[in-house]
Amino acid sequence: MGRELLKPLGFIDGRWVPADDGGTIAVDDPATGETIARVPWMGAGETHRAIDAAHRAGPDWAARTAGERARILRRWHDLMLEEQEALATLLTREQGKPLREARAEILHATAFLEWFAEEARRAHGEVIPAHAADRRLLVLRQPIGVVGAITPWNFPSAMVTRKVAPALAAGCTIILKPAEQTPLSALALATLGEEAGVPPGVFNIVTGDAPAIGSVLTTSPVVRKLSFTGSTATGRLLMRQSAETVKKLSLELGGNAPFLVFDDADLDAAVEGAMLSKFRNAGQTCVCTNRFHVQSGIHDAFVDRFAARIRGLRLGHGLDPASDIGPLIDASAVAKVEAHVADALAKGAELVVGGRRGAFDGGYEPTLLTQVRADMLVNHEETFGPLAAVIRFETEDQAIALANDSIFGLAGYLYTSDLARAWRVAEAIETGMVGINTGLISTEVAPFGGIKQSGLGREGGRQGLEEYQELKYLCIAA
Ligand SMILES: NC(=O)c1ccc[n+]([C@@H]2O[C@H](COP(=O)([O-])OP(=O)(O)OC[C@H]3O[C@@H](n4cnc5c(N)ncnc54)[C@H](O)[C@@H]3O)[C@@H](O)[C@H]2O)c1
Ligand SMILES: O=C[C@H](O)CS(=O)(=O)O
Repeated sequence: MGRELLKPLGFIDGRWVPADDGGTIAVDDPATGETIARVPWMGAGETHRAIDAAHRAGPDWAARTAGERARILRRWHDLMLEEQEALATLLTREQGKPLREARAEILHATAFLEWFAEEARRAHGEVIPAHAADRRLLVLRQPIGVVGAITPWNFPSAMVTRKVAPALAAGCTIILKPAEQTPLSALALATLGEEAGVPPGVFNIVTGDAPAIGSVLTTSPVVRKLSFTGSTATGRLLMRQSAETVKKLSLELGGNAPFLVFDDADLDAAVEGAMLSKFRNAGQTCVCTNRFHVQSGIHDAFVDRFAARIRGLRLGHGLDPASDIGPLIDASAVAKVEAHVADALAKGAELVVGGRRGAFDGGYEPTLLTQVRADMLVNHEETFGPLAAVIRFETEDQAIALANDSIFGLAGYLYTSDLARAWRVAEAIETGMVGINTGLISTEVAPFGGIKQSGLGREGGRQGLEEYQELKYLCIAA
C-alpha cells in the first residue's frame, strides 16, 4: 500500500495540524539547497496543547498491560520495515547521508521499537527481605508520566525511536520536538505509529521555534521528564531551564572521542576501525573519533594506510549510489571544519589528504592531518565533520593522559593485541563507552551514553527503560 509518509504538519492529540498562525519553515536538501517541504513554525501555544493532550492520554496508556503496549510497538516496528526504503530515501533527502547509511539508520531505529517492546514485559519490580517480621516490602516501577523530548538532525529517525520507544514501553506519553533541519523523518514515524495503534495524545510532535517550544517543555510542571540529544551547550541551557520543576533528565550530549592505536595493534583492523569511527555520516555522529592518538612505532604505517583509504572515499549526493560521504548539514558545519583545519595548519600540522570544500554546496572533502598537537582546536573541540587529526604518542600513560584531556566523555576507542593493556586502558579512559579493536559500538541492546559533559543517563539496553520509570517503595504491615 503506497502510504503518504511526507507529512508537512504537526501531530497533536492524534490530529495533523498547521501552526496556529499558519507560519512555516522550509526543510531543505543539504546537498542542493532545494526545498523538500515546509513544516509548521509552532511555538508555545501549540506546545501547551500537546502537553495537555499527553497529560489526558496518560492514565489510559499507563493502564494498558505491558503486553498491549508491546504489541503496538511491535506493529510499529513491522510497519517501519515495510516502508524502510521510503523512510531511508526521505531521511537522505532531508539530512544528506548516503542512502546505504540511511537504510542502516532506519534498521537501527526499528531495532529500538523491537527491543523496548520486549523490555516492556520485563519491567520487574522487587520484593525485599523485610526489616521486621510483620512487614512486607515491595518496590514497584511505574511510568514517570508526561515526557518532553528534543532530538538532533544527525540521526533524525534513530534518535527519535531511542526516546519514544522506551517512553511508550514504560507507559509514558511524549511530546517530541525534532530538529528544524530534519523533522520529516519524525513525522513519517508518527504516521506509522498512528497506523500501528498508538492512541491520540500518546505521541505528539511539535515542529518549529526551538527556544519557545523548549521553554514550555522545560518549565511546565506537567512534564516530569526531559530527554534531550544534542550539543552540550544546549544541554546545559535545558538543564538550567528544567531546574525550577526538578525534572528527571536524560542528556545525550557532545563528544570528543579519542582513538588510541598501540604499536602492537592489528594495523588493518585499526585502519578499518578508524574509517568506520571517523567518516560515518561525514563525521557527524556524537561517537565519531575526533582525535587519533597513534604510538610512534606504528604511526607512519598507520598514516600511510589510513591516507590511502581516505583518498578512496567519494564525496557526493546521498542518493548517488557511488557516494561514500554526503554533505554536511549546513554552511556553519562546513565553516567549523574549515576553522579546525586552518587553526591546525597555522600551528604546524601537516595536511596529508583533502583540506578543501567539496565540488558541491555543503560538501567538505575527507581530510587527514598529522603532526597535530594538544593545543589545536581539533584536539579539544568536537569537529563534527570529515576531519581526521593524528597525534603521535610514546607511552601508554601518555596515551591515557591525552585521551582524558577533555571535558567530554562519550566514546573512546583503542586498538591493541595485548589483553592486559586493553583492560588497563579501557578502565582508565574517562568515557561512557569504549570500543576495543572495533570502531562501531552503537546497538539497541547496550546502554549508550556519556560521562563528564557528554551527558546524563543512558539510552538503549535494560537501562534505557529505567530512564522513563519511577521507583515506588511499599511498606506493608502484614
Ligand atoms: N550523545 C548523543 O547520543 C548524541 C547524538 C547525536 C548528536 N549529539 C550531539 O548533538 C550535536 C549536534 O546536533 P545539533 O547541532 O542538532 O545540536 P543542537 O543542540 O544545536 O540541537 C539539538 C536539538 O536541540 C534543539 N535546540 C537548540 N537550541 C534550543 C533551545 N534553546 N531550546 C530548545 N531546543 C533547542 C534543536 O532545535 C534540535 O532539535 C553534537 O554536539 C553531537 O555530538 C549527541
Ligand atoms: O550521533 C550519535 C548517535 O548516537 C548515532 S549512533 O548511535 O552512533 O548510530
